[in-house]
Amino acid sequence: MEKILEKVRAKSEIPVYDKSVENVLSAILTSSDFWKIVDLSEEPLPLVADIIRVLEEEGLVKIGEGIEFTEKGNEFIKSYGIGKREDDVCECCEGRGVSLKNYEDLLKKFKEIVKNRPMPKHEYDQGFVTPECTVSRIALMNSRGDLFNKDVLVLGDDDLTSIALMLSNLPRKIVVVDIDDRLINFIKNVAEELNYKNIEVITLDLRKPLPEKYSRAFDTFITDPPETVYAVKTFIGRGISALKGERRAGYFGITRRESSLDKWREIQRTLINEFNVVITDIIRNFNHYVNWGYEEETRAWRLTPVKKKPEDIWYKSYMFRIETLKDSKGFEGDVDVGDELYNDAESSTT
Ligand SMILES: NCCCCN(CCCN)CCCN
Repeated sequence: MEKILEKVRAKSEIPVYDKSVENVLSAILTSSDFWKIVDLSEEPLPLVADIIRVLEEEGLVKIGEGIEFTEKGNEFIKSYGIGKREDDVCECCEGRGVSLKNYEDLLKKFKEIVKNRPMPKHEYDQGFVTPECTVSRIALMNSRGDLFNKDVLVLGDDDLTSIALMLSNLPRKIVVVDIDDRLINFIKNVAEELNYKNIEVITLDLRKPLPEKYSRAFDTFITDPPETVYAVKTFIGRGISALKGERRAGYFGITRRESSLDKWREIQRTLINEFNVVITDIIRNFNHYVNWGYEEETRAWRLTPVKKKPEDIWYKSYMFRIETLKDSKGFEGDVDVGDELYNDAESSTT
């Protein structure tokens, strides 16, 4: 194992541990599909690709239609006592822990309205979640008392969460900001069709501070940012600076696909030490992303050992919920970065 770790460290700047290799080996025992292996391993995609390359160099796996163990590989697995990865997720709630029983009608309407939604744009790292997931977000936020008669801010909305919020009729007011005019226009049109009045939809680049009128103006925000340190500041920091005061809530997705646990620790340090908030929930694989179509243009495509597009949903993120307390504060500065907002050593789908 030590030799494998050394060879991986020579290739990758992402921290690699025994457990990283063990996660990948267990995933290969379960599936030969690269995307599924990334999903099950819960290691950053670029690291999984590097580990598989080293396993191939060591003669432990062969790469053809898929990724399979060689005889030598099977011996290695047995000698290290590695078991297959079994991920038994609840069929009813897909692991989210919320029931959609009282949201069936909302879900049906949502699916109908978003039929001709704008398709994901590579330029903005877009990739939307399934309708079941978007509506589950409403059920989750409502269960915490964060929606009824509340002022809700949606920071970036390719998931069209704002449309599900309108259909729920729960918020007092909704403000949606996005950089992509296609989404802004789509959401505006739906608000007109629904004759929904209490919504403001504006085009904004979150690298700039929010307009003054949105400072300390909301009870709840939701966002699903890229996962560079800059993006955490601009999306989540801005969201927190927009909250009215103490005991307000924020929701956002953080992946294992593009963030190592070392980066998770950095993100959590920023939340606790810099923003001074408390993390109340982290729900594993709450967000499931529909394959976004521009795979071949991404670093992930260059890295995958098997040039085959993903069939099933493999990209998921954990849902974080935070609350503000005394002395919580957000981020209101300028972020003058270019594509570092979207790209770092661990990102691969931007
Ligand atoms: N590049 C394709 C996947 C993007 C996912 N990211 C944006 C999702 C917007 N709905 C970030 C996902 C988790 N933060």
